[in-house]
Amino acid sequence: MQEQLWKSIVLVRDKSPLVQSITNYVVMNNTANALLAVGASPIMAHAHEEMKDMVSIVGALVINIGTLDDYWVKSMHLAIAQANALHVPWVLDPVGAGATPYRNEVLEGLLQLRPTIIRGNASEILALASKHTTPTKGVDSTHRSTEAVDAALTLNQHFGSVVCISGATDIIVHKDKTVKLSNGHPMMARVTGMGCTATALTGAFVAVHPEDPMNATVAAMALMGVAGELAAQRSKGPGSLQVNFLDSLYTLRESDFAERLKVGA
Ligand SMILES: Nc1ncnc2c1ncn2[C@@H]1O[C@H](COP(=O)(O)OP(=O)(O)O)[C@@H](O)[C@H]1O
Ligand SMILES: Cc1ncsc1CCOP(=O)(O)O
Ligand SMILES: [Mg+2]
Repeated sequence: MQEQLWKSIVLVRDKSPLVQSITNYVVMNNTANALLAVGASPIMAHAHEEMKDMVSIVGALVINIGTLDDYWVKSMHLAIAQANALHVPWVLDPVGAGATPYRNEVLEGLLQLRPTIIRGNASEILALASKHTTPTKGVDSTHRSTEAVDAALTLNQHFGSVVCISGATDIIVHKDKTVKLSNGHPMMARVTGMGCTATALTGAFVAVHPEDPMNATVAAMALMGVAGELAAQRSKGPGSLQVNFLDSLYTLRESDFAERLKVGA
């Protein structure tokens, strides 16, 4: 599996897919830089007038509800309609699912459009699958990823989406397949936008593997984890981790990836 995952990393570097994000103000810069560091090409856009044309030229669409408002929700619906019409894969990051009724209502509408992939932390996945009866704190998780596996399976069954629960162990589920990745570092949760970055990178990987969103998600999360732990080794705290993480994404070599990857079923 490790060789197959490395091939996906090389494919993103070689093909440089264009990835559109409708994402939050907090992470726009971080996620654009992470996409560039892995070799992909980011574009952040949400004007209603260009949604149809923009989605027509991208390899994948990332929908992140972090700093929602009604104008952007309409942008999301316009973009997803075109993505679904053209079979462009799209990835949902349900940031803060469960935190407010508005967020929950918007997410209900987005789920009906059947995301190709959903990537959230454990609390967000639990909230989504329980129709938001699981209380959440905000954008950070108060649950472990292992607690959200049944929730992920429910979402997969209802909407057909590959579901990734991130955390100390990243768990990716699709139909009867489950993959667990135990890379990364706890300090990653102390940098804002690391989850959003995972989602954005998943967009880049599914753009080069539209036929295999499960493999795309595993490859993106494996890269996040290995680059994150390499960067944490060189960092005194979250400030330097943010910068070192971009460098690790850019410089990662096959030998480091192979040595460190911790993958299981
Ligand atoms: N305790 C941890 N140990 C190792 N990696 C972690 C840990 N917490 C988060 N990560 C990693 O940080 C990234 C963001 O995950 P997470 O913090 O769950 O997302 P979010 O920012 O959306 O809450 C993922 O790549 C995940 O694997
Ligand atoms: C803090 C915050 N508030 C709204 S969006 C956002 C960023 C969340 O990013 P992540 O879930 O990747 O930590
Ligand atoms: Mg998040």
